[in-house]
Amino acid sequence: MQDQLLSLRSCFHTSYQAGKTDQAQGAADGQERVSQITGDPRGNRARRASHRGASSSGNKPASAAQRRSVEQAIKSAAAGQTDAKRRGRSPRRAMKPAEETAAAPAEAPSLRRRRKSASALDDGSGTNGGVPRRHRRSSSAEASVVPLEGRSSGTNNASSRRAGGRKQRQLEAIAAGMLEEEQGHRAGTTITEPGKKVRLPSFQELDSLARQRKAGKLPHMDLTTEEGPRIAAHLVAFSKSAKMRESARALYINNQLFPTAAAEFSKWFGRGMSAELKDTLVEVEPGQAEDALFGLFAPFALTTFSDQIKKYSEAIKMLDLRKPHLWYPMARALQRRLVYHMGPTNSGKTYSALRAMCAAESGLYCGPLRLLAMEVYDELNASGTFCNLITGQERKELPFAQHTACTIEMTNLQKRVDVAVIDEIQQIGDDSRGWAWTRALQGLPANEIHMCGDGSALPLVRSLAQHMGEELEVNSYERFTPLSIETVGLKRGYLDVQPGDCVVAFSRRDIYDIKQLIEASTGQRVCVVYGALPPEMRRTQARLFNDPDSGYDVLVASDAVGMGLNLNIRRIIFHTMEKTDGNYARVPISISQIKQIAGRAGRRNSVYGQGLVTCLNKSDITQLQEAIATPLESLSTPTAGLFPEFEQLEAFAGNQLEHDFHTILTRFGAEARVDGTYMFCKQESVIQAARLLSKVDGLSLQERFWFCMAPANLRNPVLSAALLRFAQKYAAKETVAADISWKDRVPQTSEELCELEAAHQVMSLWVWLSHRFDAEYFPGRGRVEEDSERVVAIMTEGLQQMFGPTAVLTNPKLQRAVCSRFASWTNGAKNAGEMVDYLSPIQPLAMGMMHSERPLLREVA
Ligand SMILES: Nc1ncnc2c1ncn2[C@@H]1O[C@H](COP(=O)(O)OP(=O)(O)OP(=O)(O)O)[C@@H](O)[C@H]1O
Repeated sequence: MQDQLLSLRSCFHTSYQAGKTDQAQGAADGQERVSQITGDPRGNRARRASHRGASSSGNKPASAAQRRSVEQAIKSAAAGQTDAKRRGRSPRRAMKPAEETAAAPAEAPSLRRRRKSASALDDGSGTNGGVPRRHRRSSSAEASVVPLEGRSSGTNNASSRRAGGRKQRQLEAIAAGMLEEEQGHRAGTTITEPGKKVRLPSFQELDSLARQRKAGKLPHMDLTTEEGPRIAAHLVAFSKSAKMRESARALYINNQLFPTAAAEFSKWFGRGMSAELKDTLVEVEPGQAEDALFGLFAPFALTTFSDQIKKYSEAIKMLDLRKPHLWYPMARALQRRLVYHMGPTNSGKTYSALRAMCAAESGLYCGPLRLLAMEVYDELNASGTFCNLITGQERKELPFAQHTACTIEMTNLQKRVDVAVIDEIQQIGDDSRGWAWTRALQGLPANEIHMCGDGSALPLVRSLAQHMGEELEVNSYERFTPLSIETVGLKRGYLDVQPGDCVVAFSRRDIYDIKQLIEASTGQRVCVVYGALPPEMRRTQARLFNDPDSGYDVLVASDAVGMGLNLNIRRIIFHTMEKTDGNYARVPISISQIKQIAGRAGRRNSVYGQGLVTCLNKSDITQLQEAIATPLESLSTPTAGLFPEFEQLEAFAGNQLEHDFHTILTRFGAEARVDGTYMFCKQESVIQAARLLSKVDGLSLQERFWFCMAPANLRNPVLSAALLRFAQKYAAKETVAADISWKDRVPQTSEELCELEAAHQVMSLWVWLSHRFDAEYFPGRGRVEEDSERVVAIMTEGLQQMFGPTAVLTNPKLQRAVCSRFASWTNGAKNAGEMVDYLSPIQPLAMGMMHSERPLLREVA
């Protein structure tokens, strides 16, 4: 038993130590991390793994300190045996096992809270990759499983063998040390009561009694009606103790295993009970014996559940996401120059970074939005620098082009470039997309990396640079034009809107209502920009607004206006200072977002010499003032996002064989180990997609992964139905036709426009998938792209025509209902009755409302 215990402890020590050594070794060995993003062919070897087998779960493993203290407890408990032997303890009375009462209820693994999948700014460029070919679907032998540990501890290279030798020596040293300690007759674990110390017997002593009783060689111990429940209460308290659960995790006994292990421990403990032990436990209160019991529980569990523990400890190694910079040996081999262009919006930082990129022989621009990548692509080509465009949905490659504009998720880490630009670096802290910035910053094989962003990410980037051993140069910028706050708000509400104004609202419905209200009541024409509009349309709308001769003077936009578009805005007007989060709760807009949006006013090269910012409601002005006054430097981005590569998930999935992909993803997220500089990105949209597709059989893990990573807002039933349909067709080895129904006519209402938006998003999803799977299964991309262009054209036309004259609204009650709804948006009107004066110009709006709010109006009327 002692040998068995020792070997398990040694195994625990070794795997824990080796985890640290191997990851560092992985980079030194030059084994490149295979990216699921960049489409490396290795990543495309679809393995149709059958995932059946053992399960494990739990929370993050405990820290090294916890592990050390737990090891100490085990050692102490084991050492206690000799004291007991010397004192000649022996069982005196038989006991009835207390197991019936001691089992703890199984606890569900903790699941991460769901949140909104993609921000309004995320245009869903998503990820890239190669084509998981059908003929590879069954070739599990060539699957590219390159888990971190596997890569670094491979047997076919010298350094790994050296590391193996080192580990062996470590192992022997640890084993020898532990043996020595155990033989050293040291004091056992104690229960401490005020003024009293009690010693428990050793594991071996208890085990020996338990074995003899099990074999019928010794009688069971009788307990009185008082003693039985008292001892059972100790075991119940132990099995329910969060602290014990936490300590058990240090030994790779996870949350799933712990209740079973605790129940078995109770049975074993009951069998091994000595009279002295019984007396001890009866004397102390339940809960006071926890630590001492753990000293017995640990060796019991390590020996009884060795297989599960070993399996889990191996799975844990794949979850080690510490030191991610070592995943990119190609970048680490270069001494890269890092430049941080730091400044507020409209300070010229992107301009400077792009100049450096254009001047270089080869360059890569990595932006947060498709729209931004398109802008750079157009600008560079227009200025004579050939440039490619790579986004989730587009691959436009020009012969001889040495420059590329891409979305950040598409960053190719395999290709050397002279100068790379990473735009909006502060997004590295975004809790769902931040991983893409971390990956680009750490993995880009570029001689120079120019980052643009506000100062909030500077300390974080500085520490990442330190980890990578690279110098960071900081160039600071000031705003070109002043930004002033108009503290009075809009006295007469939207009746006060002037040319050059941009109203920022946070829901599609509000955007269209405000557009109608302004158009109807002021006669000015209004452009709109929001995340769900195709990027081409956002650009067209921005151009119309910027063009003084277009007839469009006002812009109503979502927070999508905060990034990427060059707009000639005179004044930003915040419609509200709150938005709805992913759980439909109203949350205040963040300070950095307020600053980012407000900073859009008064752009250099526009006709306005200064920027103005205000709110519709005067009551919001204080919040605006506070946000603008907050220095960017004080808004620190604390952690950089991380997300596993496909290979890590795949290797982890191999240890989680019983489970669906969404469970694997959830568990990976819950159990991944990251150090304090990083956070594991939330991937609700991916998990949501995995749930949706869980009933679709016949997809390999790689294929399933791609379908789940596809950019689709699954809160929209049209999109989720489309994703499911595409996956089912593909899994059934059928051609995946786009099959998107849409009416080829100019939309007349915002509802019709909304239908076309959804149709366009489905087309976009299909195109995204078609770039990742065999053309054989996704044929006719050209036709879908043509349809998509046609949809954009009629949507654009519809936007221009929409909300023309409509019938007169005659019902006075309805008039008042409409007026009440918009009274707060038209502050000049004191009450709903007065608003009726404005009714004539807002009739079209009222009609729109009649359509969209029929239930409300019916109630009023
Ligand atoms: N040196 C310059 N000469 C001419 N125009 C410039 C110069 N620097 C910047 N600009 C122009 O000023 C505007 C703002 O510059 P830029 O987009 O680089 O600012 P930014 O700080 O990156 O702002 P944002 O964060 O809002 O993107 C752009 O229209 C840009 O073309």
